[in-house]
Amino acid sequence: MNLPLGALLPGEDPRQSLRVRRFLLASTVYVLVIAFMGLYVRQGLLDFHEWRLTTLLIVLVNLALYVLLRSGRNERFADPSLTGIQMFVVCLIMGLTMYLLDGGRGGILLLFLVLLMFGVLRLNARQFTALGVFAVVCYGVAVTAVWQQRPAAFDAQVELLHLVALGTLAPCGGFFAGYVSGLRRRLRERQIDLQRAREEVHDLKVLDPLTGVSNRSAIIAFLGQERERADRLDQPLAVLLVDLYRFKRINREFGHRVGDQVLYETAQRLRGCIRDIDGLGRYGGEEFLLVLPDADVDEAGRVAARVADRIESRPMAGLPANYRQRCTVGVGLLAAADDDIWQVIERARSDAEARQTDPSR
Ligand SMILES: Nc1nc2c(ncn2[C@@H]2O[C@H](COP(=O)(O)OP(=O)(O)OP(=O)(O)O)[C@@H](O)[C@H]2O)c(=O)[nH]1
Repeated sequence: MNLPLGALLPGEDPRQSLRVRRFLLASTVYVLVIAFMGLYVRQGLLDFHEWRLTTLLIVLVNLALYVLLRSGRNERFADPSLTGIQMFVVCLIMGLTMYLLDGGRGGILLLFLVLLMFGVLRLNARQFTALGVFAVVCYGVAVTAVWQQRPAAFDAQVELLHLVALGTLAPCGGFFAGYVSGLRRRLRERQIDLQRAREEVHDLKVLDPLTGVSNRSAIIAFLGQERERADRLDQPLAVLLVDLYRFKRINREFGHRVGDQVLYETAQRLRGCIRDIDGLGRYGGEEFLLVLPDADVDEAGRVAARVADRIESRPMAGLPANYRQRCTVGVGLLAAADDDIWQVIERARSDAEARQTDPSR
């Protein structure tokens, strides 16, 4: 049966998929270890039953780890990649194998070193150094046991050299682990910077930098979407055009900085007048556009009154306490016969102009 690799990997979460991929790669090295140990059996350096037992142990441990990773239970661990546990298991299996072999340990030790190097991908320098020391201890305990129980299978000179070689793993691997974890950290920082930059670019594209509300093109796009929705659902849609009265005078008398402050505060007050589903954007210099989905003439009138009240009732920051910024709010309702969104905006503008000349409207 041909099992595609995709079936072994969790498809939904890319991080989880990467962990399982790494685990499967390490499992392939274990397969090589088992095959290589088969050669030791042929050479008479390992008992067949012991080979079978070690193979069973490797298969069971790897199966358990795979189930943990594939089921997502690994997420409950402090390190969901389970690298520490896997490296611990490698050391124990290495110790057992070294104990069972009657000679030629250096050959298979190389494959175990390959397995331990997987730790470089996840562990930091300190953790990898501890792993290296643990590997040396496991090897030392195994060969000491051989020396005690089967002295004929023990060559002190060779084992000492193996131990020294294995001992270099801690500092060398620790150095690489430190380097790789530094690279990982820098990569993570870059990703965060990139994400921030993307958000900033998005904001620059859709937000008005002075007031923080949607810019002209974004509010027009929103109106377009809402008009389509209103047509589809046969719902009303209202547009309010808010024009700050005699704004030129504010700039002239109090300066542009105060003018900017007034625009900013106006936007914040308008924000407080609308629902989450409504849209608010700066349409022009001192003009704001409010898009009110599912709002009929009565609802639009209520919002318009609220807007005028919020803007006019309290003094604006930067302006004298007795100065009241006035505004006109024009209401436009989407009509079934409208060819495009500009018609409803024009309706709101005409209403605003009519109110400016006749405030009683
Ligand atoms: N401080 C500041 N002023 C702005 C900004 N954008 C536009 N303006 C000013 O807003 C003023 C708008 O002038 P008009 O369109 O004549 O509007 P108005 O003075 O309010 O006149 P009416 O609408 O007829 O009452 C101009 O003086 C612009 O320079 C801005 O970002 N900051």
